[in-house]
Amino acid sequence: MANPSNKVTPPLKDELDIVIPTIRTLDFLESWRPFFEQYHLIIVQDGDPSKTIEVPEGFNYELYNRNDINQILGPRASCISYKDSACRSFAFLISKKKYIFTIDDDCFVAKDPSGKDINALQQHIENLLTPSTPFFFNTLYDPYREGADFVRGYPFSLREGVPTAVSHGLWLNIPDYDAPTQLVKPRERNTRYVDTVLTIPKGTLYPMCGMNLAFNRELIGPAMYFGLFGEGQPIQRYDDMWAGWCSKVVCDHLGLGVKTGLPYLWHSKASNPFSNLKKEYNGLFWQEELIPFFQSVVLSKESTTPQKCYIELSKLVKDKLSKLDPFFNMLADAMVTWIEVWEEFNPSGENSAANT
Ligand SMILES: O=c1ccn([C@@H]2O[C@H](COP(=O)(O)OP(=O)(O)O[C@H]3O[C@@H](CO)[C@H](O)[C@H]3O)[C@@H](O)[C@H]2O)c(=O)[nH]1
Ligand SMILES: [Mn+2]
Repeated sequence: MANPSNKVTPPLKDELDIVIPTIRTLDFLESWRPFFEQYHLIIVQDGDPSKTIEVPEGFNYELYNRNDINQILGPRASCISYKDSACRSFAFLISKKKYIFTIDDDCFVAKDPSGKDINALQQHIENLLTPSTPFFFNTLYDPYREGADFVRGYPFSLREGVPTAVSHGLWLNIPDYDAPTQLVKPRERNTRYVDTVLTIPKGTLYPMCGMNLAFNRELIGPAMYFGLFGEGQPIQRYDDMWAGWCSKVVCDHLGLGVKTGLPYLWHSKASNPFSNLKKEYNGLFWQEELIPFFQSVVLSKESTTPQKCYIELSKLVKDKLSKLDPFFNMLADAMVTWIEVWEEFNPSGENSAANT
């Protein structure tokens, strides 16, 4: 649809916020200008709030630093991580849009095998606006894609699919490896472009990376809290993993879909594997306990909204994981605080799940 400036109005222009956590610079936005310029950005400036972050000309944005977060949330700002990419949760909270696309500041436009620039945002939107198939695997992959369909033997009763809550994109160049893998394979680069989008089956968890991620706030926003993994915590670089495990359990319970695959972007910077090892260290052990915990979670039928699911999940975290480390007791409390502030900023018209 053309508008007076003859620019084509991009899909979901007024229904989607682009969320960027940054402790560096926003120069990467130049690479995305053709694809992002007509959307609204919410920039969360982490680290020293007295530092000035330059936003390239021509972008429509809100920018929040730690002073803003503290001033807006008051004592409940304690649930927003400091000195960790999890600070992006604040933007998920205060956005007024139905959809979020979040991207890291070291991610650039990648090229597909034909050499064409990949509009990652457009692909995420397509992923979110087409159904998912978590209950029965389609062997020809995404059946809603041009030139594909459900294969013989696929039950017609399941072909309508379910609403898609999360779209998880991938990365060329620097893959999202943990520190041990980075240390063993420092020069490994991902050059493989796999042209597919898959629904992650119900009952299956996955390692959600926050650097190229989109989701429907109305369907799953309350469960996309990146937790408390920043400075002063015994574990870091598990913020997105935690949100991925929590949100997938909630999606499975509510009959919502999660997709992974296209779009790719170009991840330019490998973070320091030695500092990553220090950050991840406890996570490398704890995840062997956390995964069985999330695999065992059964939410009650009374949990009919993502808020209620998340509160129920926080109680299970407190009951079952506090013995692993007191950190999980504090995280469970932060999950409740998160829902309280979520309800305050996004009144659902229902009794707040935190008070039931
Ligand atoms: O203290 C901090 C550190 C970073 N950020 C911003 O968060 C993203 C990711 O930072 P970075 O690119 O250094 O991290 P990676 O090791 O490449 O990726 C990890 O970050 C998460 C994905 O987002 C996940 O834990 C890993 O994939 C950048 O925008 C930094 O500027 C921050 O705000 N505060
Ligand atoms: Mn990075």
